[in-house]
Amino acid sequence: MGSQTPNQHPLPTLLPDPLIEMPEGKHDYDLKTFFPLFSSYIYTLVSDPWALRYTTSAVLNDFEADGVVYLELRTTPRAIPAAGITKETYVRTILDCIAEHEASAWESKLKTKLILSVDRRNTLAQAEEVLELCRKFRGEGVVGIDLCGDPACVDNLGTFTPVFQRAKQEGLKITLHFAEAEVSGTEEELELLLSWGPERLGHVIHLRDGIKRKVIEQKGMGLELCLSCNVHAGMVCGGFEGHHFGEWWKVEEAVVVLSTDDVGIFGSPLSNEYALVTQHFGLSRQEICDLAKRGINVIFGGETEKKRLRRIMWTE
Ligand SMILES: CNc1ncnc2c1ncn2[C@@H]1O[C@H](COP(=O)(O)O)[C@@H](O)[C@H]1O
Repeated sequence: MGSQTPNQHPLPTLLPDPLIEMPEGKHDYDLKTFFPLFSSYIYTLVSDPWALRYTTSAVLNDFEADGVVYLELRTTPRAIPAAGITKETYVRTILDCIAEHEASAWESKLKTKLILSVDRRNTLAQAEEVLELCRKFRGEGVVGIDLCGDPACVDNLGTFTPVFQRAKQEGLKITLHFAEAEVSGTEEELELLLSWGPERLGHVIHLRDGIKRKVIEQKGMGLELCLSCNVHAGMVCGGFEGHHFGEWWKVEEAVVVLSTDDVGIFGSPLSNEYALVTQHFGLSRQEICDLAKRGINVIFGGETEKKRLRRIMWTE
């Protein structure tokens, strides 16, 4: 496999067929089965340049086909030594796919930016590597840094403070997976994460009133809400109607951005997330348009991109 070029088809694999391992319609992963699915299966499946290019292009094509005009993809830089992939070539490969997509699809309106993630299991040195990669590829489409990973890993977070502080000082945008599980929703952890100065927060499920107030006080904080993921994975109670989208979407001080989390696993493209809020929270057409347009305020892609989106999305 190490001698493969990016365009060569990979060698046959002994892994079970994805349609058997992750059959269509199976979305009932919970936080215990979800994370091992990546480390034990998906990472083994996407383990060479060909697979990385194939999956990235498929993601871009799927979002484009869904009508998305601006996308921020998030990934954790991953070295795959057996395939000759370093963390740097991993990021470069994804950026190349994005550039090729934008250049080749003549009708394409989709612009894509990249956010690089620190995983909660990372060491300080690994987190610093992520920051270094953000710096290196900043002019080529990397716009921000994220914290992701199993919310049950709660011990290590303070270690990352200097990394996120430096990212902030250098003007990188910050988004954080926030309060995804009861265990990662302690006052102490959430205070720490807010002290890093994120522009956006993902999930925001387990917030007590004090933290909720602090999020509101930030004025203009982006909240990346993911209905299908949270409901299918049992992260919220009460099904779609019980999702905290209902609590947040009218809060003027925050900017709710409907987002997808692992479309391949939870089977819900962005258009379906909009359909779900219409169905379960009764948003009108105007409210849906307003929701989509407000999200422009918190994109990480810069002012020119905001202008382009306002031009595209202000047509009624
Ligand atoms: C419930 N939602 C989520 N919460 C927290 N982390 C998540 C996630 N969904 C995905 N990831 C993080 O992303 C990795 C896979 O993609 P990348 O290798 O980064 O491209 C997962 O292993 C996990 O660390």
